[in-house]
This record gives sequence, C-alpha cells and structure tokens, in this order.
Amino acid sequence: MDDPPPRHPAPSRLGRPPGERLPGPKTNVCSRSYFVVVMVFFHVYIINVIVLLLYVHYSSGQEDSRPDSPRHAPTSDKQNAQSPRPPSKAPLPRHIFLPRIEGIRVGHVQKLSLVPGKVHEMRTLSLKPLLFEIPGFLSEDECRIVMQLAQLKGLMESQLMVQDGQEELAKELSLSPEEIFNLLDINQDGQLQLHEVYVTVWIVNATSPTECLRTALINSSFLLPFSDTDSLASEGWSQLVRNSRHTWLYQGKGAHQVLQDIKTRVTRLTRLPSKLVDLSEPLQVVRYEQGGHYHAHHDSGPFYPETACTHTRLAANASTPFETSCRYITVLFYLNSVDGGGETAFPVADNRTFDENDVDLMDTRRNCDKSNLRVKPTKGKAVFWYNYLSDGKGWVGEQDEYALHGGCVVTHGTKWVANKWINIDPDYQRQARFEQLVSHQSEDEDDEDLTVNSDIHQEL
Ligand SMILES: O=C(O)CCC(=O)C(=O)O
Ligand SMILES: [Fe+2]
Repeated sequence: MDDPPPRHPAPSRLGRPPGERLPGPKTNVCSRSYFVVVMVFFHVYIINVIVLLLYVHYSSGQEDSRPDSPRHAPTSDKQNAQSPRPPSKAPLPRHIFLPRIEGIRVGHVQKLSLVPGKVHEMRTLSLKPLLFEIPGFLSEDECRIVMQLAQLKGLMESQLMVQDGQEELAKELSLSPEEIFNLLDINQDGQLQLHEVYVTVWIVNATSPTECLRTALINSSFLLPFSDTDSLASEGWSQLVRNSRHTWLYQGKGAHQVLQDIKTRVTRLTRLPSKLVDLSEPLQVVRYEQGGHYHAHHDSGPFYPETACTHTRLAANASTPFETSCRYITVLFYLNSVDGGGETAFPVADNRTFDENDVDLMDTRRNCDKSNLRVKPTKGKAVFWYNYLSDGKGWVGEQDEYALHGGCVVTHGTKWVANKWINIDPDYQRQARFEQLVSHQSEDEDDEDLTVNSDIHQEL
C-alpha cells in the first residue's frame, strides 16, 4: 500500500511562523481588488481637481471680459463717484481736494489768464481773510448787461421794512411783549435772530417803546449788534442791517451768454471743479440808492456738527436746528463806479486793530473810516475772499472770523454790485451725497441744468 501523500499542515495562526504570507489564491484576490479601488478613487480625485480648476479658470475669465472689470480698466475713485449709482449710506471716497489760492503777502500780484487774449492781475489785499482784487474782471458791456437784466427781472427790497399802517395796527391790537415776541419769532426757536429783531424794532416803537424790546432781550439770548436800545428808538436807517434792493439771475444753460461767461470765469479764477460752481447759488445783483448801506456781516455762518447747509439740506435727510448758506467763497463784482462812499469795508482784516468789544465796527454808516480795509467800488473790478478756512486736509474748515465785511453808506449816486457765492458743505459726505443726488435727478430729467439753489437761498 502506498503511503498517503503528505498533507500540508492545517493552517494555524499558532503554527505559522511570524511574517509568513497567507496561502496563495486568497492573497492574490485581496491585493488586486484593493489596487483597483484605490486607482478608481485616485482617478476620480484627479478628474475632480481638473474640473474644479477648469471651472475656476473659466468663471474668472468671464468676469475679466466685462468692459468695466477692474482687471481690465482700473477705475479711479473719481470715475467711481461719477458713474451713476444709487445713493448709499456707505461713506463716499474722498476724491476732491479743494485748491486754495495762495496770497503770499499783502500787495503780491499774480497774473491770470481768464479770457482769451487778456491778462488780468490779481492783487492780494489781506491774508486774514484771504482776500484778492482783480481790476477789469468784467468789461463795461458785461457790467451794463448785468444791470439791465437785473432791472428787467425786477429788484426786491433786501430787508423787510415798516409798511404803511403797520404802526396803527400795532397800537390797535395792543399786544403784550410776549405776543409780539412770538409773532416775530418767525422760526419759533425761542430766540430772535438779527433779521427778526429789526422788524421788532419798528413794531416795538409803535407800542410800548423800548420796554418791549428789553423784555425780548431778557427773555431770549439773541444777538443785537447795537446794544443801546434808546438809540434803536431814535435811529432810522441805521437800524436796518441793510438798505438795498436785490434780485437773482440764473446762470445755467439757456441764460444770457454774459451770465454764463461770468460763471465760467469765476470757475477759472477760483480753480474749483466746475460742478461746484454750477451747483451754487445764482448771481445776486444788488442796488443801493444814495444813503444805502449794509452793516458788517458774514456771508455765511459758523459751522457746527448740527449745522445744516441750505444747499445740501434736501440731500442730508435729517432735520437740524441750525442752517446756514455755507458760502465758501464770495466773489463780489462792482458793476459801476460810485460817486461817493459805498466802499466795501473789512473792519478786522489782518487783525491790525481788532477789538472784540468794539461792536461799533459793525456799523458801516458811522464807522467805516475805522475799518482796517476798504475797497473802493470801481466799475468792472472784482474782489473775492474765502469765508472759511481750510481744514488742512483739502476741504472746508472753520468759518474765518476775519471775513467780516459790509457796504459803507453811499453818500453820492447809486451803487450796483453782484455777488457770486460758491456753496460747499464743510461736511464732505453731505456735499458728495448732494452731488450724487443732483446728478441722478439731472439724468432723470434729461439734460436740464439743475441749479437747485435758485429758490432756496436765505438772507443772513
Ligand atoms: O456792497 C458791498 O460792498 C458789500 C455787499 C455784501 O457784502 C453782500 O451783498 O453780501
Ligand atoms: Fe456780504
């Protein structure tokens, strides 16, 4: 009998030496399927990565191909601000730095090229305020046309004056001081402002002389330039802030060419962006008869965080208790040469004799000769000054106290002047939003030149 074939020992974990592989066929199947699975996963992974990369590439490529893509054409802040966008609350980028003309020193003369074929000379009159004069800024014809246009439009009384029968009415009604006060407190702020006070004077005189006014003074903290109430009772014209007539002339598209030319020249003179000049108040034309005057004043008030500017008020979207015109620059044109008096006085220019208590300096009927600086009205001459200082960062800063000025009494003849005020909000964001809003409106209203200030100017 054959011996039975030798049998492999039964696989036994215990009996296998360490490191010995598992029997043949079973080992082969496991490693192959494992390899296949791994390879499938690997390929799927690679394909995913490739697809992802292709997606990223093509999607960014499409963005790049847009004409306004930043990668193709980097847009400046200025372009961004000009492109039509709905007004947003996010702070707008600062892209305008207002140029300010340097005065160098009093008497310094700079040559200007404002109109083709003519050179103007600009002389520094004072550094505080920064004040210049430019003889012959307007031609004789331009002066004549502006005066004629103003006459055609009609001039109105610059300050309310006592009307016929007003005194009798006041007597008949025999109002109490409080009633008079409340009647005259036009904006109902519990105070009487300067323009309200001068109306008060007439009615008070007609009822219970200065008693009424004293009550008003005690009940409120309004500013009175002449504190002597007895003289208020006895004086006439001198008590009016101003004694003149005025009108406004629109200077936008469609206006008389002379008015548009003046606006262009003012833009060149001040070197400000034309948009700022375009959006400013229209030209104000003023006529003083013999005996007319304008007591010393500021064309624009001081600026506090809660102060609103008249021109940006509508865009500011907030109601504020104080409002002023925010007239950054005044350009004053003399439209005729005055026979006697009528100088423009700058009582405290360059601070040579400034005494804060000397309130009489405000009185241009009596004390013009005490002013530090007086400019003689000569046909065609322009003077211009900054009513606000710079904030040191290229924008409008605080009010310049030295910009106090007034029109001396006209002793002979008449006096014609025109004012071009350039309105800028010291709050940059408000000015920028206002410009944004106006450019949207002008787009909507198609090519109409918006001079939004034309019916919202206020008397100061
Ligand atoms: O008449 C003048 O000389 C000055 C006028 C003026 O200050 C004004 O109109 O605001
Ligand atoms: Fe003024």
